[in-house]
Amino acid sequence: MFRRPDGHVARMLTIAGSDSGGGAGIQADLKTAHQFGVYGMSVVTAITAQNTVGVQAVYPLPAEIVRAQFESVRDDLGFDAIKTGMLGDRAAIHAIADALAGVDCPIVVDPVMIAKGGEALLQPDDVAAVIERMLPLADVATPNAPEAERLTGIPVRSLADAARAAEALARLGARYAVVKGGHLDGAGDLAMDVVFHGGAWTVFAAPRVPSRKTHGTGCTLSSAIAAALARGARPLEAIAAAKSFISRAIASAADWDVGSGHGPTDHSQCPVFPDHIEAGRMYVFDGRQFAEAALPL
Ligand SMILES: Nc1ncnc2c1ncn2[C@@H]1O[C@H](COP(=O)(O)OP(=O)(O)OP(=O)(O)O)[C@@H](O)[C@H]1O
Ligand SMILES: Cc1ncc(CO)c(N)n1
Repeated sequence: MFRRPDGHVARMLTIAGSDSGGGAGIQADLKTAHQFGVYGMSVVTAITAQNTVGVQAVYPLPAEIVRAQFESVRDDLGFDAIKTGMLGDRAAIHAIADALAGVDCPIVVDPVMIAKGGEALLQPDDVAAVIERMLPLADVATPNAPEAERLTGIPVRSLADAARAAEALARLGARYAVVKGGHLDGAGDLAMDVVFHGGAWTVFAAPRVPSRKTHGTGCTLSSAIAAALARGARPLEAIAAAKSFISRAIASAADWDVGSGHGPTDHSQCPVFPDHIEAGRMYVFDGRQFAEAALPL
């Protein structure tokens, strides 16, 4: 396990739903934390009966047990970074936001709304609670294109749209707003994620793998960012390391036979931490290292 400068083991908490299929949610988050050398803990908000074909059932847990899990880990183990994913119902969202208002470590908010197969993981009426309660807490927010569209009202079809939506998310309170490009049509051969912070955009890109094995890519990216932050990485370095991890995880699972639908990614990868990342540039990860390029915006 990775030790922080003061000698203590780096710790990450995920507050998310359980994916029985093991590719997304809590299961993906804990596997990812482990690969970053970070001790992982979990607060389960909802149980899903899910596989690579779809979501068969969703069972949100009562706010009281969500709060109790959080207090158990906070009062004994502590954490160096927190990631939130699927949040359950509105009462749970309020309980989580109240609990997070009192923590002093970085928080990554992945505003999970719909599964790859189109099933709702957040009730549409609860989107307002995510905007009002969760985005202002986010050191890093990581919506995909449809989620960014729903949160900001800006249609997100291109990299330029994603850049505008990221800026709007920063106005809603996210310190670093990452709009993921997995769903962007016409983005060419690269899967590009755009980050807005402090008036500048930074883009992280990697070759787009022609694969359906992308179940849980969003969960994996956000927990990888949180795990890197738990190690003490700075936000842009953490996002870059996460991009290297998810790119390798997707590429390595492309020929897997796990499940017959949108299969999981290969979490047994090692992240690459870049030496130096500057805001306002593009960084392309080729599977081994990052190369710098001009910002395509
Ligand atoms: N085919 C692909 N090849 C390479 N990278 C990809 C591919 N699809 C997605 N990515 C990358 O994976 C990460 C997650 O993006 P994506 O937009 O798929 O998230 P998501 O929709 O929230 O995922 P999920 O809902 O399955 O958890 C981003 O860094 C994105 O660029
Ligand atoms: C539990 C859970 N969280 C998030 C996602 C989004 O990938 C999913 N499919 N399942």
